[in-house]
Amino acid sequence: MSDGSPETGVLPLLPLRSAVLFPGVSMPVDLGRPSSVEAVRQATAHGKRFGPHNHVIVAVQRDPMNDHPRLADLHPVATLTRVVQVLRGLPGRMTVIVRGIERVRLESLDLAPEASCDLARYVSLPPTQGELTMVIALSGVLRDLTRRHESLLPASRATQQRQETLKELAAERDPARIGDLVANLVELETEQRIELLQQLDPTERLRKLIEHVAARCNELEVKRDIDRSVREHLSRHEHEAVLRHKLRAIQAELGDEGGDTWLEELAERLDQKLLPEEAQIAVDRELGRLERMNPQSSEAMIARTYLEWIADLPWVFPGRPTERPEVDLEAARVRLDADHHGLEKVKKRVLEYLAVRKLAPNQRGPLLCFAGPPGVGKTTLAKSIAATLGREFVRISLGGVRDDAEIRGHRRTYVGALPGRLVQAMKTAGTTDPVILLDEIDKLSGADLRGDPASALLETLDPEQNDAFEDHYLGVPYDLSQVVFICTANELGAIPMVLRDRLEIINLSGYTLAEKLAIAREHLLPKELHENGLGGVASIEPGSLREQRARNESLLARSRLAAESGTAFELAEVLEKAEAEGLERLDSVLVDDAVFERLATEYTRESGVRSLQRQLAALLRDVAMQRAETPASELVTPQRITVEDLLRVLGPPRYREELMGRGPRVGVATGLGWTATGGRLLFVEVTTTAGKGKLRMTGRLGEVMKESAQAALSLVKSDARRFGLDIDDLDRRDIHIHLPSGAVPKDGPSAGITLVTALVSTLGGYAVRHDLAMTGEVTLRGHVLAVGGIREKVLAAHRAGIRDVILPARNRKDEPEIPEAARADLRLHFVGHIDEVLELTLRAPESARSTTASADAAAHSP
Ligand SMILES: Nc1ncnc2c1ncn2[C@@H]1O[C@H](COP(=O)(O)OP(=O)(O)OP(=O)(O)O)[C@@H](O)[C@H]1O
Repeated sequence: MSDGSPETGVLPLLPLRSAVLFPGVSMPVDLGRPSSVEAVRQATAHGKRFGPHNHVIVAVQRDPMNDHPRLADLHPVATLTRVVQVLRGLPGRMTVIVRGIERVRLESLDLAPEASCDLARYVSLPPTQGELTMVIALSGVLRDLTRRHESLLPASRATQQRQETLKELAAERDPARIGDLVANLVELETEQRIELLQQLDPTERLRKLIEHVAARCNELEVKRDIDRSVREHLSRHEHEAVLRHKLRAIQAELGDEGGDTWLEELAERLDQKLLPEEAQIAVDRELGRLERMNPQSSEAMIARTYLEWIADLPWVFPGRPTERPEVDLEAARVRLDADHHGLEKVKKRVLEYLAVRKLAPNQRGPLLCFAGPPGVGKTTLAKSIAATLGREFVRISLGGVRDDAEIRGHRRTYVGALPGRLVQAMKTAGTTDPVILLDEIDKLSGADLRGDPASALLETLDPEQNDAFEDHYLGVPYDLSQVVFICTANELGAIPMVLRDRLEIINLSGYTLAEKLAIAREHLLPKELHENGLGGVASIEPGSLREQRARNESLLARSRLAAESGTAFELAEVLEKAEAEGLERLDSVLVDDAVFERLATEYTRESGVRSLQRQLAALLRDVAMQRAETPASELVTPQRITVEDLLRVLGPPRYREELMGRGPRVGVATGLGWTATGGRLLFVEVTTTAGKGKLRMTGRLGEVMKESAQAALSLVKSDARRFGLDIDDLDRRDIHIHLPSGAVPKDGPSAGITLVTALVSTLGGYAVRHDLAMTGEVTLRGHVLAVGGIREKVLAAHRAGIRDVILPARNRKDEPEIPEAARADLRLHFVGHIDEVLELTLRAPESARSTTASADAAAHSP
């Protein structure tokens, strides 16, 4: 809400007869009305839905007996709510666990299209600023009162869940939120709760609540005194009998008739599972407890959720062999080739991996880790492996996981606790031996107060330990030993060392322009055509006729179907005519080659093809829109996408002129940097002003880069005479080094030779060639040392239209890694000393002055 205006939205409505849900509070709700069950279905269904996934509006009815409340029958302030969990219920009924997020105001109700529930239009309520000091003071009073209230409660009421809520209360920082937590904790009349929910002013809310809680405390004190004297008169036996009687009466009062049916169903489902011994013991214990509990209590809800998890999970039964189809290496090869263009080395390595699994299926193979920038095909490779092994595929994203509870789950002390991501993934897979992709293990945060997720993961991956993986929620060992784990990472350096030692790294670096064009045409285009309902045939290079015919046939069949429903009659006709004439090129959408090229060079800058795919999708959505809006009789097919469409649909190019300036310039040198998303040009600018020889550096430079700038300056000063510089002059000038794109952090030693070049250029007035780029660390004696990321850096230079690239001689071993296409267009210079660098890059002062000097003219040594 950047402009301060309130947010509005539309979500399925869940009216409650008398329960009140406060923000920040979780609560089980039993749903009986078909419209309520439908509202939850709409909110949790995949595919078409209203508003954010799993969200509903929970409102309180004015009259609990009203079965079909309209807007006027609901209290106006409602709760924006997330459905945390849906539990099985009797047919037509449903139990859900919901968690309140914030207060909203109801605006109107509408019947949902094609669904028998109401949609509520709501506006968010801007937080009302009660007077802050007052709110803080009141919330302090309320905290103390709540503690007193707890101490007055009989011990039997101090459940584990209450303890959890109290802990939450103690940790709550927002004083305005404290009221809502307490309102849920203390026994209040429904009217009082409604009044508290409707009250928007936090000061007023706290005042009211303090009154209620104080009154409750007085009542409890009186009651405690009476209870004490009564209990003294009852013998222990009598007391228990009374309690049991009370319990039965309460259960009869609360328990609905079908209450036992779900329990029987659950017990039946669990009975049919072959569970390992420890799990079986836990199940028997929880079932026994559940039978004795009031089914409406939150304890029962926790036990029931737990048993549902056990029933839903796939379990390895010790000693029972699992049958698996044999790995077909030829099929694997075909599949890998069909799914991935190029990547020959990687595919070969994957096939070797599969061959090992085929020869020794029960041997724990190496742990593969695909490393490389985003969008280079890591995920798709893992999917192909799962497919060839005939296993389910599940992906777990580890980005930003900081808490080891996310890996191992939460202890099941409170309603809404869940197992960790691994166990969740096993439920999704539904089999004991899926391929699990641990995505972005480099984004896993290290140890902190809440435990170390990396070591939890390590245990998961360790074949010695993972047959008895400990999830806090399950509380019994879980066998992960049949799972095939594959990892991905963007940056290897960021993987915790203990983890890295266990991985077999396969590098996937970026693609060349030619590779990108081939991937775009052969893989991304058909995929996106299909995604956007435009059939599956695109312009195809001659040569793959058999494939093309097969694809044509499927398109023909599909368009005939479409023609029958009268939507794309024209399309079908065109295609049929073309087929009759034996034409080979039958395309529903044609994309010009130039379009792909512009997309790859001017609209995206990346090592992989992720953005390229996104931009292509945008173009095709535009075509799909046009097609939907044009009557079938006027539709001209095949439709063509040209470069003109690029500007119209995607706007002006985002990355055009990458080179800095058009001719040689003084004080600017072009370096090559490496980032997780691929290589980059990295410009180093140096200027001087009158001063005392001070050095200033800007452009978000990291420590290592700052040090290497200082070293570069020392080198320049100590060799000043050899570089033709005036030593005395150096001490009368302040030097400013700047690396543009100030928002991007830069670090590492590999800009050493670029820094020296820019310094010598500025101080000596030499111009630097603008169509030459370089990378290399430099020592104080001027020796050029090897650096990393050669392939990506050279590819970046190639993309930007650079002609000459300077690389450290010690990196000559990396030359074979550089794609042929780039090597053909570029002149690579391998150098061992800074003098060679300056000879290649700098031009003498007199030619620098002539601004028309051709960039291609031979370089002069200073
Ligand atoms: N060599 C290739 N051949 C065909 N398609 C490819 C190739 N490389 C990538 N793609 C396609 O590019 C898209 C992005 O690939 P994918 O999701 O596998 O990337 P990723 O490396 O896993 O990225 P991230 O790290 O962001 O998850 C997919 O649609 C994929 O099919």
